Amino acid sequence: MSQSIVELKDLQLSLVGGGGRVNILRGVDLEVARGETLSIVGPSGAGKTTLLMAVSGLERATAGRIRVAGVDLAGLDEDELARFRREHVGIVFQSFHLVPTMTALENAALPLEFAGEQDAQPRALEALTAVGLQERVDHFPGQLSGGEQQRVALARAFVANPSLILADEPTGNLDLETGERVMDLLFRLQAEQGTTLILVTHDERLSARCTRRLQMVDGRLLESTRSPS
Ligand SMILES: Nc1ncnc2c1ncn2[C@@H]1O[C@H](COP(=O)(O)OP(=O)(O)OP(=O)(O)O)[C@@H](O)[C@H]1O
Repeated sequence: MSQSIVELKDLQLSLVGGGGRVNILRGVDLEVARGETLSIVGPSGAGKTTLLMAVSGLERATAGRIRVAGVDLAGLDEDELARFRREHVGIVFQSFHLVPTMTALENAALPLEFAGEQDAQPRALEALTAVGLQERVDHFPGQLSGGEQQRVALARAFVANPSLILADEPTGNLDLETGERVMDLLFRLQAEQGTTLILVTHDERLSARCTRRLQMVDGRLLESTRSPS
């Protein structure tokens, strides 16, 4: 088995919008080792979110090679991509993306329910307990604070023990202190499960917690040295 969980070679992604074709990813080369924590920083509009979408199979690359967890994503149809995500990837978004009509427990159980797991609810309870929300399992997202909602999202991302977690500005909607606590949890779960983490962030301190940092500029990845803190 390959040591790299993510292998991108000259990955390109363009989208056609009202203003014509936009080349968003312009030849991305990347190898991420299993268990590594990688941060991607860079200016707004550089293509960071789009890169995460491509790695999760939510956006299709236009050209280039994309292998994640040993799976060649270009060869998969939509159903196969959905199965790939269920089996290998957990995603944490800036705006939480919880289902508002479902309780915390139901939200956290979703990946397991989709996978047809019999023990979805007890495992979701375990995941919510790991993020300190065992008292809030029957609450709906609207009854939870932003930090609590993001902790439910963390429970959901980790519940199926994915090999890869993709986090897109996970503290972007949280105050500093709440964001710190959410990130402590994210890194604790990552370390406990040995999960690979790719983190897109504007926050230098978060980026500094990762073992490697890359910069995305104009649709390409560059090695990046840490700015002095
Ligand atoms: N569906 C789309 N159609 C056309 N252009 C798009 C689409 N989605 C994204 N873009 C453009 O692609 C570029 C990269 O967007 P992306 O969200 O990946 O950047 P980003 O680096 O994550 O930015 P930010 O830090 O602001 O979140 C932007 O110029 C954006 O406007």
